[in-house]
Amino acid sequence: MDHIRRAPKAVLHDHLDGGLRPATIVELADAVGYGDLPETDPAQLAIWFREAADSPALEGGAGLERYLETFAHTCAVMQTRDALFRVAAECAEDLAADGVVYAEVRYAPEQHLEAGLTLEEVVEAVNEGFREGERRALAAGHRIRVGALLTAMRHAARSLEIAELANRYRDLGVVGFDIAGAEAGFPPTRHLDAFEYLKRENNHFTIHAGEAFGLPSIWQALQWCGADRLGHGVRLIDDIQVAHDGSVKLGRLAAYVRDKRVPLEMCPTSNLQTGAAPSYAEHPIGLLRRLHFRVTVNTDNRLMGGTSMSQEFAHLVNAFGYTLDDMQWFTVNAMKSAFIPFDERLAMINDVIKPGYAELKSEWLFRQAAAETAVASESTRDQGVGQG
Ligand SMILES: O=c1[nH]cnc2c1ncn2[C@@H]1O[C@H](CO)[C@@H](O)[C@H]1O
Ligand SMILES: [Zn+2]
Repeated sequence: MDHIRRAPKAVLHDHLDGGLRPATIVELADAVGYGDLPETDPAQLAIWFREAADSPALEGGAGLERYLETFAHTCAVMQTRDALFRVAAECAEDLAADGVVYAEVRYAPEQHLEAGLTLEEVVEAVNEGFREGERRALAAGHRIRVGALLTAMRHAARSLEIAELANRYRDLGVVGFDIAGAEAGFPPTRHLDAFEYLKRENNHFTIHAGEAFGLPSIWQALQWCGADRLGHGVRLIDDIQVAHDGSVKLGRLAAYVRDKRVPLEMCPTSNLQTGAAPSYAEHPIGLLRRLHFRVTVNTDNRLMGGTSMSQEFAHLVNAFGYTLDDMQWFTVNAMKSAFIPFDERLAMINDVIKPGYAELKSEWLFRQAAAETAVASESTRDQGVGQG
């Protein structure tokens, strides 16, 4: 686990309001007089979130809806400038301590207006919090770069406004746009005006699609809305047939996604919790990685999943026997798919990610060589050779 934590990682899909420290929730609730927390002991609260978000057996997208109910409590304590600043700073610190070097963290500004903040004030508080978190991480010996993605909620009607907000704060800490929330009944085409606006502005966006709902949602996200990346996209396997002899046939949509190198933001633990995948070993990521889709590994919601990037990778290492080379592949995929400029992505890959993995692999090599020498000299001793 230690080498997984030390390996440089990049996360493209992590929700700010799904990653608070439990102790911070308790303190913020106290400070703002929010009395509806289900637990007031941080350790108990952490367990509550994990269990409440765990509804894999519910059918027809209901697992996702139950999962999303837990966000009422985190959003409730994220309504002031200070709270947003603190949560964002701690988010950057926690990701950095876990070995994340690049993160795109998303949240829905429209969910943080209850105490009178404006959309702009929300965005500025979070951006300043990320900058503070980057500084604190650096002081603790970790380097991380964090960009914000502004999310619009699929069931609401503010997506164009939020897209305009993302455009206004472009190059000022916001790197793109997203839509999230319950999938069934809220197709991405409801927000076509927002996506068309962003395209006219040459801006970037990703869409939560193919999580609780099937191929039509992925198809719309790509072919009607023009998404640059897909949030989850696990249902894409419905368009892939694996025969008994192991041969694979891709449908038109799956082939398009692979041919066009559309990045898939996969979040294994979250998918188990909402019922989008049955187990780590059966998670579509195994097949999609084998077929060379542009797959990335992500946390989605660290609080609800009780997870981290290292934890997600540890699950995949257990399930699929992935090595440091696989981890590097996923990480380079993520960095290639990031919404920051090309030259900056390339620099992260060449100057941070590849050297980081090279260092870990060389450590492993020397340890391996030392272990082999030790075994060889032991057996030499046992045979009485070299003692005369
Ligand atoms: O996996 C997910 N699928 C769809 N929506 C989600 C997921 N995780 C979080 N959110 C939604 O995104 C909002 C902004 O961060 C959260 O408040 C939650 O409602
Ligand atoms: Zn998500």
